[in-house]
Amino acid sequence: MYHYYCLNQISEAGMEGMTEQYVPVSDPGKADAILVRSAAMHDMEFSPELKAIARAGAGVNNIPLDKCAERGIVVFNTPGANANGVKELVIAGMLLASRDIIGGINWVQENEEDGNIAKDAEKAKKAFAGCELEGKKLGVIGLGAIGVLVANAATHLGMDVYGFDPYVSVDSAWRLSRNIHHAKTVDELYKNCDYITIHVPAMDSTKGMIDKNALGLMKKGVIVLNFARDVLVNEEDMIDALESGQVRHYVTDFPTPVIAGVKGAIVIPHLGASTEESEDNCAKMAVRQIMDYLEYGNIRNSVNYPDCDMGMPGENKRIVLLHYNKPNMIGQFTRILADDNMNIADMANKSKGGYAYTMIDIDSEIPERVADDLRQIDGVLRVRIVN
Ligand SMILES: NC(=O)C1=CN([C@@H]2O[C@H](COP(=O)(O)OP(=O)(O)OC[C@H]3O[C@@H](n4cnc5c(N)ncnc54)[C@H](O)[C@@H]3O)[C@@H](O)[C@H]2O)C=CC1
Ligand SMILES: O=C(O)C(=O)COP(=O)(O)O
Repeated sequence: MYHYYCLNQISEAGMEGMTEQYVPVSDPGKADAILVRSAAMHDMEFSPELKAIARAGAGVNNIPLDKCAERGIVVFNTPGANANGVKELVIAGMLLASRDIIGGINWVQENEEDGNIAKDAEKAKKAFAGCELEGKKLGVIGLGAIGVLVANAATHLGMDVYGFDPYVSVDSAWRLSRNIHHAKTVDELYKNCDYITIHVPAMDSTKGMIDKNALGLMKKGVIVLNFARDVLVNEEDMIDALESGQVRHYVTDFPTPVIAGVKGAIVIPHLGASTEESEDNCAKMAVRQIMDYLEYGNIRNSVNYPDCDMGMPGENKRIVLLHYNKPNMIGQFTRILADDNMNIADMANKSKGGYAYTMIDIDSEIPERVADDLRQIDGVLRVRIVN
């Protein structure tokens, strides 16, 4: 029996994938796994029961990844599962910033009682005229799951697209249309583009990257879109740039008390991933990953531990160890198993930064006392016999 707790509402389509072995609990302190979307977890206490957290979504800046790793809690996310939802809203954001659709719709609402509205609209509409996307230059910062989709879609709208991502993955590079220009520096992108959209994670290295200096390099009247995280943009600098006309519109998916209501800012209440399809995709992936980890110890799409997958253990018994990535760990594990005359049928060891994960299949029962001996090893953070 496994206990889980949902910190945010998670799509039913995902939860349906859980077998009867999974039971919801009302106290997160009793959960083996927590499912979450954007709820902030930094101040949460984690009980020793907690083995995994699944973020049904991409951004994990709401989760204390190192604190979790230290406690042997594996954190998962669902890469790409909501990317199409975000891509479509980014395209909508570019259109909303290019033509005064919002102003026009508001005008119609304000004049709904006007019996002459059809004729008056023809006079009023010049106030809401705009420009087209075709032929304009779009800069995409961050060519991951979302950035690639945005860049490719924009080429189909006739935009001239520049991409910047110094750490682009091989997978993303394969998916990227060959029509996208490779910006070698972010400054090159800032200087050339009419629209700039950011799709990077919120990290120390990216926080505040769109600041006074970056904005100063951009073309006058640029449109900036932020569907990634509020902290990537220095909002005070953005307000100055909107006031001076340096930025024509700032489209953001992240309302804050500072930016909400600012003239020129088009603020959306974090709707990027709020589509039926994205919510279902994320939930299904999160649930699958949690179940595979709890039941078989397999790790796929973790953000604080390495991915490591040995499939099903079959007739064997499996023990998994979360530990520091340092010398002589495997030697110590195998020595303890050998002392107990245990035969290793299969084994995998992977590391990610300072942490590592070892899966060992044994062709006999694994006594709890062996797990206890392994727990005593300096640098071991958690040991689980998974079947
Ligand atoms: N508005 C919404 O509802 C949503 C927002 N997001 C946000 O969007 C972000 C990106 O999502 P995905 O594309 O799915 O993530 P991803 O991990 O697939 O892509 C991120 C890309 O950013 C690149 N990158 C990192 N630092 C960079 C830098 N300094 N300059 C240029 N590129 C850099 C990485 O190499 C990677 O290719 C998430 O971290 C999350 O914060 C994600 C999903 C929904
Ligand atoms: O996946 C992400 O990073 C998102 O920002 C989506 O957040 P949400 O699941 O809609 O709370």
